[in-house]
Amino acid sequence: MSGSNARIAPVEPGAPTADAPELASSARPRRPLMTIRGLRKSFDDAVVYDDFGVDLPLGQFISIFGPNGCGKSTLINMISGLMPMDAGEVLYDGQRISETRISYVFQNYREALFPWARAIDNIHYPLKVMGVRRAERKRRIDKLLSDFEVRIDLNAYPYQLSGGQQQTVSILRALVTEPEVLFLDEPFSALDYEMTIAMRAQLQKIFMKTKTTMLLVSHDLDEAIELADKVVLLSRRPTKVAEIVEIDLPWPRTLDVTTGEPFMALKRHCLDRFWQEVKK
Ligand SMILES: Nc1ncnc2c1ncn2[C@@H]1O[C@H](COP(=O)(O)OP(=O)(O)OP(=O)(O)O)[C@@H](O)[C@H]1O
Repeated sequence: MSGSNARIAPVEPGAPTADAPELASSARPRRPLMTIRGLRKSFDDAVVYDDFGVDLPLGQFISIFGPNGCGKSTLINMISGLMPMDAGEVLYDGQRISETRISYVFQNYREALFPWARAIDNIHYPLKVMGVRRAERKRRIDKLLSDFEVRIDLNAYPYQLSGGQQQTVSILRALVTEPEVLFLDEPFSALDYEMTIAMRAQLQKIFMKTKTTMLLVSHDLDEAIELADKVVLLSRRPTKVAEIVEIDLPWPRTLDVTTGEPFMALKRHCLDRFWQEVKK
């Protein structure tokens, strides 16, 4: 690997990542981890995961990238609790998913938003379900909107907004509960290029401000690298972690960063590894 900014940590299934060995011996504060152990999942005869395991640090932006159909969406659906696993355990800093505040942003924002509710009411919805009073809801939402300088007519209905605006509303709705972990399954893949670039910048801003743990599934390697502290490269099925690639690039990921030599070296490395997996 030629990129000076890349630290590559191969990971055996179930083994600790590069972050974990430091924990036992180091005097530095313990870094909380998301721990996945013994995960199994099959659909009919197709074994997608068989004793899959990995530790990932919380508070980081993690991208998941791998061959088509290797189980990227299945993975985040299982670890977010949307889909049952056949076996295995997922802990967030020792807590089960039911004890962890999570949110999910879906690829298909058109189906994710309530079409009969104005954008602002879509954002209020999760807080309403949580029983938060109106004044407190308004306070939290006003803060969210000012933090992220949202310039959308929130009195509009979803169909009156552009795709990017609708996905922004979905992300705001996901953030309003102040999740500890935010799952994003190809959130920008239905948007045009210009909107995608703008939304990546917005998501970066949100991450830098909140440091919410983000787990992003992306088909776009540039996007996976641009947004991440770590890219988890998955193998073909039965799926294992092929490698965890440290994206040790400065934030924010400006045009200079995303067109610079260290970025290109990381991309070359990830692509090499990806093709090795695809050809297996
Ligand atoms: N509900 C389901 N029922 C049956 N098979 C499923 C189901 N969900 C996923 N699969 C299968 O499991 C495998 C992994 O699917 P998944 O969508 O997680 O992969 P992916 O890596 O996200 O795919 P892609 O790269 O195409 O987005 C695929 O072969 C898929 O057909």
